Amino acid sequence: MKDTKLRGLYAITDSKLLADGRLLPYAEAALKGGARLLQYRDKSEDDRRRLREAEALRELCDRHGAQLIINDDAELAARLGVGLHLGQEDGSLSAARALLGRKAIIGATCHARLDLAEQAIREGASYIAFGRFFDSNTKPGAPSATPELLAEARQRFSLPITAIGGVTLDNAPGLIAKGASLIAVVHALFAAESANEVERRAQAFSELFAIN
Ligand SMILES: Cc1ncc(COP(=O)(O)OP(=O)(O)O)c(N)n1
Ligand SMILES: Cc1nc(C(=O)O)sc1CCOP(=O)(O)O
Ligand SMILES: [Mg+2]
Repeated sequence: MKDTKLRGLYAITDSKLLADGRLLPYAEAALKGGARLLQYRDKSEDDRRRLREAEALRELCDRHGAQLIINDDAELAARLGVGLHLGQEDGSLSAARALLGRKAIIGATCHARLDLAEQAIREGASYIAFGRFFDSNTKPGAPSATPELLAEARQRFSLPITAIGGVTLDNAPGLIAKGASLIAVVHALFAAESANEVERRAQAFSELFAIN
């Protein structure tokens, strides 16, 4: 059965790191290591491949009791009956909520702005995401946020908070202590030599939530 509690490791795929046949084995390793959410983040325009890959990831998530989230693409999320993550330039959150229904997980990028979080909550977000907290290999130009912002957001909002951007095993405990319920990770999870290494890292990230 699926655990719908939004707390733990949130693994995000990367088309370059997971090229050459690594997408499915590395994603499965992250799930075996305890990732609770898996985001399919692929910026290409190859719709057929994206559908195929997202379907395969949905099956993996089902098998491991985790939730698949599609980045940017509300239609694909609706087609598969899975969750969605929207940034500020990715279309209306209210419209996505109407399309996907009240049970779907929908996340919203809020950068370092509490006003954007308030708006996302009003429009029906399931979680709010803040970042980037540290230097990011994947998205170096993302606006930056401070851990103090997390503490303020935690005080103000009761829904789950995701921290993203340059998160590693070393700096994640500080973000969890400040109130992050989900830790979203690309590079520190998937820039690995083997699927076994991804599983080991995912387990280590997941264990941080058992302690806190
Ligand atoms: C969990 C999570 N948080 C933030 C983002 C960034 O979304 P966005 O600002 O739309 O940027 P892209 O990822 O689309 O480049 C995210 N994807 N996931
Ligand atoms: C996709 C994304 N969004 C960010 C934001 O701040 O909104 S940071 C980011 C990249 C996260 O990858 P890594 O763990 O490799 O830094
Ligand atoms: Mg986006």
